[in-house]
Amino acid sequence: MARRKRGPPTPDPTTFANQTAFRAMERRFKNRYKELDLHSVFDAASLHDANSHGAVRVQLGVSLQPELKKAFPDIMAAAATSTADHEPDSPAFVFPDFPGFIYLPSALPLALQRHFLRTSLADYTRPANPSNLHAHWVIPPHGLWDEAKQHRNDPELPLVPLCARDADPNTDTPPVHLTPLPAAVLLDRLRWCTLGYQYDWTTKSYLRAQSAPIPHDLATLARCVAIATERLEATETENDSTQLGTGYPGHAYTAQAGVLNVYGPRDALMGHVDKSERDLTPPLVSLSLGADAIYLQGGKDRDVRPIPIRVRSGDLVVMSGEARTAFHGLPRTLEGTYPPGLLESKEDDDVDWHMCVEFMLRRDVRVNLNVRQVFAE
Ligand SMILES: O=C(O)CCC(=O)C(=O)O
Ligand SMILES: [Fe+2]
Repeated sequence: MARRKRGPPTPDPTTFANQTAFRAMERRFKNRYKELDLHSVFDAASLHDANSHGAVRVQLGVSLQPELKKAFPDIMAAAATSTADHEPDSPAFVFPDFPGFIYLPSALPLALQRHFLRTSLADYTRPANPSNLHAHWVIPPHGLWDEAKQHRNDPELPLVPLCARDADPNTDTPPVHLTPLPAAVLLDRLRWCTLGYQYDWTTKSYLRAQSAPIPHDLATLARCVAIATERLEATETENDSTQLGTGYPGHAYTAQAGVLNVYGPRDALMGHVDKSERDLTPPLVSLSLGADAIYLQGGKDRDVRPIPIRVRSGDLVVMSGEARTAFHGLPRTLEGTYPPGLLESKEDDDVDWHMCVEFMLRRDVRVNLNVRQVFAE
C-alpha cells in the first residue's frame, strides 16, 4: 500500500542539485510548464533504439489468452467477434537491469477492459470497501454508485444531501452539514478504494481479522496472470543467466488484498515501495484501464534511474523477486488517450455501463487495479 498524493505540481525555485534519479524523473514528467517530452519513454506501440531501455522481448510460459478464455468465457467470446480487439497474446517484456519486473502491454481485450471498468466503478466502490471518501463523508449504506443511479433513473427523486463527517471522530458531535453534495458529484472525487484484507496505517501491517472477500473476478484475473508469468522464454536473445518469470507457482496464487486507484488528469502517485505484505514471494499484479499514464519502474532505492513506461488501457504490470520491493510511481496521466472503441458497447440496457461511460467522459480518468497475496497460504 502506498500513501497517495494528488494534485498539480508546484513550481520549485531551488536547483534540485541533490535530488535522486527517481525524483528527477518524477519532476520531469510532473512539470506542466514545459512541453511533455516522451522521446525516452518505453512505448510498446512505438519502440525504437532511444526508448528501448534494454528491453528483452519474452514469450509467456503459459499463453494468457486461453487462460482468460477459460476464466471469462462469455466476455472473451464477445471479444473474439469484436473488430476493435487485439489478436491473442501480445509480446511481453523484461528489463535485465530490473529483474522480476514484467510488462505485458495490450494484454486484455477491450471487452475485458470494459468488464473491469464497469465492475470497478459499480461494484468495488460499495461501502464495505473503504475509500478516500469514507473518511470525510457520510456514505449511504447502499453506496454512492447506487445513490447516483437511483437519481439518474428518476431525476424527480429528492437529492439526498451527502454530508461531510465531523472532523473529530472521537466526539459524539453529529456530522457537520457543511457541504451537501449529490452522489454523482462526490463520485467524481473518488481516488481509491481498498479491497480484501485492510491495511493499518499506524502499524503498517495488514489486519488479518478485517477482511471483505477480494472480488472473485479480480482474483481470477490475477491468478491467470500469475500462471502466465511463472515462466518466460526470451524470444530474441539467449538469456539463461537470469531467471525469467516470477518463479512463483501461478496455480497457488491467492489474491487477498487490492487497490482500486482512480486518477484524474492532474493526479499523481509518488514513488513508493509496496512491501507490507507478510509474504513477498507471490507477485503483485497490476492492470491499467482508461487513460494512458507515465509509469516509473525504479530499483531498490531512489538513486536507481527508473524506466519511464507509457502504460495504456489493457496493459498489465507484474512485480516479482527484486522488483517486488522496488520503487515505482505514476507522475503523469495523459489526457485524451482512451483507446478507440473502449467506451463503445452494445449493452444498451445496462445502466451501470452507461453511468460508467458518463463518468469516464466527464473526468478523463485512468483506473488501476492492483492485487497482492498478503500471507503465505
Ligand atoms: O496506478 C498504478 O499503476 C500503480 C498503483 C500503485 O502502485 C499502488 O496502488 O501501490
Ligand atoms: Fe504501488
